[in-house]
Amino acid sequence: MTRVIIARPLSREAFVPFGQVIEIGGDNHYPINGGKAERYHAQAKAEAAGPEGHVLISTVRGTPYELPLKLTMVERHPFGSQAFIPLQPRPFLVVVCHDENGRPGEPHAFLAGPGQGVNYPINTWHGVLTPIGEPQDFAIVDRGGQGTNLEEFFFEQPYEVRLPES
Ligand SMILES: NC(=O)N[C@@H](O)C(=O)O
Ligand code: NI
Repeated sequence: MTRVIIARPLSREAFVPFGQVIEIGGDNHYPINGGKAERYHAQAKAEAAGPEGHVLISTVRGTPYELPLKLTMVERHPFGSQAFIPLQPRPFLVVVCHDENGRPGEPHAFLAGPGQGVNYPINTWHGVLTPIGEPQDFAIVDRGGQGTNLEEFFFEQPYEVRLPES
């Protein structure tokens, strides 16, 4: 029997147990450059640990996944955080799990709204980048360095991730 997960709208508050939402929002903002810009400060912290750990900024062009999403695996990065910041104002799927004694718990799915990105703190179980509908570009802020910074977990039974009823 396929286990179904329904994505819920991403919000800063709902995502607190898993990580941070990166968006034009939040209370920590102030004018810069003589008032010509408003800075939304410290949305998330980039973490880079382990041997020769350092922060990287990359870009990625993601291919959309079919919906409902067949979720067979989640991963985590033991040496660093990972942030995905969309370069087009389009929704994408975010899947995260709590850690339960070294294994991921039940997945939680969120639908990121236009302009919302996410940061997964170090060692947070998450689904891989999941654009939907059409190809989407993202900036990635994560960790470079030595050592294996990827741990994958394959579920015995896949989950089916669906969008909320519109
Ligand atoms: N490998 C990579 O850049 N991305 C994955 O870690 C991912 O979470 O999609
Ligand atoms: Ni990842």
